[in-house]
Amino acid sequence: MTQNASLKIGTRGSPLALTQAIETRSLLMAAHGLPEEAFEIVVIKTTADRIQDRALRDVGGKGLFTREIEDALLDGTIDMAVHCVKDVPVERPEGLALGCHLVREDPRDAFVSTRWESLWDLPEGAVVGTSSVRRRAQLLHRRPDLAIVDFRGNVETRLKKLEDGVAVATLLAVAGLNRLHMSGAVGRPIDTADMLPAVGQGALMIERRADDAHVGELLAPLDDAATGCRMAAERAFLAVLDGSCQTPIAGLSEIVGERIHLRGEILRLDGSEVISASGEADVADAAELGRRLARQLLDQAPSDFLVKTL
Ligand SMILES: NCc1[nH]cc(CCC(=O)O)c1CC(=O)O
Repeated sequence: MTQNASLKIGTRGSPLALTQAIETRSLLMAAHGLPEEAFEIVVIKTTADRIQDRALRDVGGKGLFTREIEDALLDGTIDMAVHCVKDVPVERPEGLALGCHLVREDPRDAFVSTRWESLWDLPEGAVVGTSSVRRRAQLLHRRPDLAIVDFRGNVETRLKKLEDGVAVATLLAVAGLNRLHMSGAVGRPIDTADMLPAVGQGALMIERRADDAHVGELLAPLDDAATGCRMAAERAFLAVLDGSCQTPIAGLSEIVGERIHLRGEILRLDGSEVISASGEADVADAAELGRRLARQLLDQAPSDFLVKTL
């Protein structure tokens, strides 16, 4: 790679993904005093983008949002990739590195409804749209009367479905709404004590070829150590629980001084039962904290609790 050739930033093509790639490019330009032309944003279609007519959990497998992008990294079509941490499986392909974490956005979920103020306002039996098994289980745990319908597609598509009356409410990540400058209009953030978000929610990771030292150096100033530490805890937690899309898992860490705090929970798909735990450790032991908390949850869970496949 010569210094003059533009570096290719790979991303999915949804408005949210594009916003994230543009933000990454701006950070790189500012950090190195480079012009926009130094970078090219390359849109890559993933399995998740191709399949719009079925729930992704019916398609199965991991990396539905990332696999094609990682292939493009490995074959040199792109030089770096911007991912929502939430979409990146914990098992990593050979030859790629995920060392760069941008400063985390708001990790909370937002309650989104054109009509109702909160989950507790919804009338008996109200229809709520979500395709996330975690959100489904958390909603049903609090409101077993709700009817949950599948809600695929990007943020705009889901908001359109609300307008069309397919459901009266949905849950979306505050981070995504913020990045699209839509949070003020539609979302009401839910306190994490009321609804624990997905592991990694609101955080972006930049991936590169492990042996590409030039890109590694360019990305170094963008890396936020606190976010990296939180991801180490949350993703170690997820790795032990072997979180697949079928298993409702939530987890969130916070750094307080030199300590990292982690809360986690696993739920039955129908929301009938939730097992939760929390713990803390020195920031240096973030990953060990994640593993310890996950083992604690597994020890408390009956053998039929974790759903591995459909
Ligand atoms: N695949 C869905 C997805 N992946 C990441 C985000 C939100 C942004 C983030 O967590 O950084 C979303 C949308 C949502 O949950 O509302």
